[in-house]
Amino acid sequence: MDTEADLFYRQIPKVELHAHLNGSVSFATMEKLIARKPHLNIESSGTAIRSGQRRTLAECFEVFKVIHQLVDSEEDILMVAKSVIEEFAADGVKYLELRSTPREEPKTGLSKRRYIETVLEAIHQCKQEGVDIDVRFLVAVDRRNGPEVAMETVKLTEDFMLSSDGVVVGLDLSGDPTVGHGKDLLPALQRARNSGLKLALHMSEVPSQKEESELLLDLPPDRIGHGTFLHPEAGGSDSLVDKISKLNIPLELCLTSNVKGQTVPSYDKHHFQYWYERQHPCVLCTDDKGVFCTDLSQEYQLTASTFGLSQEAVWSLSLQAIHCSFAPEALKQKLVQRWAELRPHILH
Ligand SMILES: CNc1ncnc2c1ncn2[C@@H]1O[C@H](COP(=O)(O)O)[C@@H](O)[C@H]1O
Ligand SMILES: [Zn+2]
Repeated sequence: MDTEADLFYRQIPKVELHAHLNGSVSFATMEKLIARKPHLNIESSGTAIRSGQRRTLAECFEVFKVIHQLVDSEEDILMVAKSVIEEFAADGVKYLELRSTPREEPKTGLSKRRYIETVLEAIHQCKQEGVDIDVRFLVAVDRRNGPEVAMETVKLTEDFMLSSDGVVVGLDLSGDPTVGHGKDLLPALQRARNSGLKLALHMSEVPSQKEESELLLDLPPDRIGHGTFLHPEAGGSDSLVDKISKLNIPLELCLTSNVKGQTVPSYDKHHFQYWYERQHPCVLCTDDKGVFCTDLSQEYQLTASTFGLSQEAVWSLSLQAIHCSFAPEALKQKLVQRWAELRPHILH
């Protein structure tokens, strides 16, 4: 790849809105975790899907189970969260919304509350250390765990929304899309929405979720993750597209994740094209930069080269992402200002 072009994607200020903490762990950090837990006999080749490799989505979820074995104490979470934040900053990400599923680990005495506190501590330490990035946190509901756990997570998240100085801004719905049904989770999601939490929901990541997506759209969510099968050409429907367009709900699009997880056959067939042509707000994201061996600069570059975007168009995409974030208005204005200052140095 042309190095000057590489530099452009690295230099442009970026916003990352869809990053799962444990999926974002880099190779270097993974090696450290493996060294800390030799008895688990885990090889780093089992925790990432490298260039040219593909896995079914089901196999991707097996990878998360392995990573969760490696990240199961307060100490691990602190290290992983700090490294992930530093790596995003090093890639030119100026604003990051990180998401993670609080876990309880009896072996290490970890509670869900402590899990969240530890991620918040990592965010705090990065700020103290002057890492050039603003970070917000979305607490994740894993759909596999059912409605009671979802409700418990929402209540916990409400507490943190009030006590975290604005760092906890919302709720994510994720997990294996082939397990469970969104309708069972509606009461928890509704409650989260009523209490002022923003909702970023994975929707139609696999083809069988049309009915669920209709239901979730009635909430409605503030942002949609993937949305691979929402449009009619992919087996979705005009009514889904109309609702999303009318409400102008931004889509978080993760090209490498979808291609490596085989829900999209190739980069040029990615639904980015469908929504971008309709001038719908699209935000490029990494999903799991560790598992899928990517970073946000690479996602911007791949999208630009696949769909023939000019540098000007790429810049607009990254600027628009600020407005799709859950940052408070004052921070959005600060970021817009920052983009304006950087622009003459990067776009010639
Ligand atoms: C590939 N597409 C995807 N679709 C749905 N959920 C995904 C995902 N990638 C990651 N996750 C969700 O994020 C968790 C790992 O990070 P945390 O332990 O929460 O930090 C996974 O267990 C899954 O629930
Ligand atoms: Zn995701």
